[in-house]
Parts: sequence; structure tokens; C-alpha cells
Amino acid sequence: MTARNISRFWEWGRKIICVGRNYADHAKELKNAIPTEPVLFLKPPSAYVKEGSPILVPLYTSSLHHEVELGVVIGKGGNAISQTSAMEHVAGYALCLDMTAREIQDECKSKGLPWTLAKAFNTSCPVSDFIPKERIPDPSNVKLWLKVNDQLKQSGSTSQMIFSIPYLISYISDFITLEEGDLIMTGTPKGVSAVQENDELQAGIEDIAIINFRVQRQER
Ligand SMILES: O=C(O)/C=C/C(=O)CC(=O)C(=O)O
Repeated sequence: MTARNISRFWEWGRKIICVGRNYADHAKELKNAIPTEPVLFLKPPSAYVKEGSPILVPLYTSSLHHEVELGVVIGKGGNAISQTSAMEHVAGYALCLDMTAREIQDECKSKGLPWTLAKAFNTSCPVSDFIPKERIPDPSNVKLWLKVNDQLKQSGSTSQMIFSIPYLISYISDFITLEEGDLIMTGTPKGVSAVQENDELQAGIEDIAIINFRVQRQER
């Protein structure tokens, strides 16, 4: 599968596997312990939204948080992938936001329930265009940032990840077969906060990829 083919279809119909609490500072800001194994959850492809369309605040939440993340796009599928061969399975990257209905997540956590409603709703995964692998030669050391209405909220580096990209690919593929076009969202650095209707979000992987989204309330 060439990067050109992947860039045409990857965001419309493959798995989105998300890693939670992969930055110690973010785990701490939400008063969670530092994980000793990756924390995983899923979003459906219907969560994708591209620039030009708004991020919708779901009907049932008033506390929608932004989380900026580096996404890894799988180019060659497989299972039980070794850490040493993991990067051969990567076609490229994407800049992603893991939009989170925080008070729903808190309620799910307190009841011991899955985070599905808090993480998997429509437009919960705003993404950039596909970024070919060559444009990010060292994904273990790139800066991620996010501004709300031009105010810097998140600024971190993928060098702060607890579990590296090769480790995550290997770990996930021991449980779930990875397929061409799947997206792995690798977690967010600290600085998450609530957004409001009409806010303008701008995020970047350094100046390699920059995305802009407006927040709008969902209507019936
Ligand atoms: O455990 C929590 O309270 C919240 C965790 C998240 O929402 C974490 C992420 O999705 C992340 O770290 O990227």
C-alpha cells in the first residue's frame, strides 16, 4: 500500500485505537496514577471530522475537552508485531484531537463503566490530512500544541510519552489485528480544558501540520 493510496481512504472506515494517560503530566492533571500498561479505548470511523466542518458539542454534555495527539496511520497490517519491526507497519501520521465529554467520562469512571459515550460520539476525532512518514523522521521527538481562540493551552513533546510508538504498535497488535488505514492515537500532553460554542481551535505538530476547527453545538 503506497502512501498515496492510503491518503485517499484512511480516514473513512478503519479502526481508531486510542491510548489514554500516555503522558505523565496529563495523567497527573486528571488525578490518575501513571499507568504500567497502555490504557486503550476505541472510536468509530463516524467520529472523524475534517477541516471545513465543525466540532459538535453533543446534546448531552456541557464539558467538552480538547486533547491534541499524534496519530499513527498503519500502512501494513499484522498481528503479534515485534517492537523491532513495528515502524515498518507505519505509513505516516496525522494530527488528531481526542474530543472528550469530560463530565460523562467522570460519571463512567465513577460507575466503573466504559468511556464509549464520552469518547466515541460524532466529530470526537478531528484530523488533519495524512502526513507521509518521511515528513516526520523522528516521531518520538516532535512538538504538539493547541490554542483556543489564539491562547496556548497545550504544548508538549512526543518525547514525553510513557509508551513509545513501537511499543504501542506491538502491544496493541497482540490483542487486535492492525489493518491498513487504522489510526492509533498516542495520547495527549497536559493542558486539556473545556471548549465553548463558537470557540476557534488551532493545533499543530510543530509547523508540519496545522488544523483549524470551530466548535458548534449539536442541534436536533
Ligand atoms: O483517566 C482520565 O480521567 C482521563 C483520561 C483521558 O481522557 C485520557 C486520554 O484520552 C489521553 O490521555 O489521551
